[in-house]
Amino acid sequence: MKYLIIKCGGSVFERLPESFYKSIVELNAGGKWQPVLVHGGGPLISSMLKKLEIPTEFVNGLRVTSSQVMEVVEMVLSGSVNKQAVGRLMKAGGSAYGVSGADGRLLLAKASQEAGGLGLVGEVVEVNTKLIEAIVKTGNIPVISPVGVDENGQRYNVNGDTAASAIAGALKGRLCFISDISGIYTEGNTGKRKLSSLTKEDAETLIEQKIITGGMIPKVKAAIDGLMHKVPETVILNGLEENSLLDFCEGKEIGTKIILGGEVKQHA
Ligand SMILES: Nc1ncnc2c1ncn2[C@@H]1O[C@H](COP(=O)(O)OP(=O)(O)O)[C@@H](O)[C@H]1O
Ligand SMILES: CC(=O)N[C@@H](CCC(=O)OP(=O)(O)O)C(=O)O
Repeated sequence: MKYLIIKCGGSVFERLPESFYKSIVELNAGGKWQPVLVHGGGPLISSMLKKLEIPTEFVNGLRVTSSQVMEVVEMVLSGSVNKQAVGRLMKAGGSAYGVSGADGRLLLAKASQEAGGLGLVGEVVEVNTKLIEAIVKTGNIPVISPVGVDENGQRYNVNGDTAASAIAGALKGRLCFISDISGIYTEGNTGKRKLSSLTKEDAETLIEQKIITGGMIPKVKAAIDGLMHKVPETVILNGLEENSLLDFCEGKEIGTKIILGGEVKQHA
């Protein structure tokens, strides 16, 4: 049984077809894969902040998080989105257990070291894999919201891609980023071109050239970080493409695979 960490982006969450959730349920029933769902919800957080007239700002794809913003982040991610995802898996015939990363220290976190002062943005220090394994033992698909917590109970806003990568590393599982785009695109002489794979060096260059921008920056950084911490395989897939997840699990070439370049060694 191999762990498959499926990160559903907020960009696509509300538009994912029922067949997508059925794929997850099918994989779970098949016995070869153990899916673990991690979700984002960035656009839903932004629209709730707008309704509440709280301004919001991103730096390199990460939301600057004051304590007022954090309250809304937690409400949207651990309340609304998490329970919607559980409901959709149930509707697809599965059984799911939704949990916030703050519950049971699932995602032990600390303030992010990213420069620029992002407030309560967190990075994951440790993943409570025992808790995930316990949920799996009950026959449920774990559904995790990317909220972290420190030893004092302070909650942090962890980017969904970062959280998924840390969870995949801890479980040594494969990682699929489900987004609204079929992979990473570059701008060339012949127009837009989709990359079938991307190395760490390519990623650094494309970020510098501003070809990889916005929410794709934390996704690519998280993918590389995961590969350096025991994640065997990472891919970006379009959740709106029929059977994209099943095709990946069957070993078909799909989406953009993130790989480490030749000279970069995986950590022991
Ligand atoms: N080079 C690139 N190739 C593909 N998408 C990119 C690129 N640079 C930026 N993006 C943007 O990244 C978006 C996906 O990131 P994001 O909206 O944060 O997704 P999610 O909510 O799924 O995590 C795409 O919809 C696209 O607009
Ligand atoms: C620190 C940070 O940026 N956190 C994200 C958490 C949600 C998320 O990651 O959502 P997507 O997967 O839809 O981008 C945010 O506040 O939007």
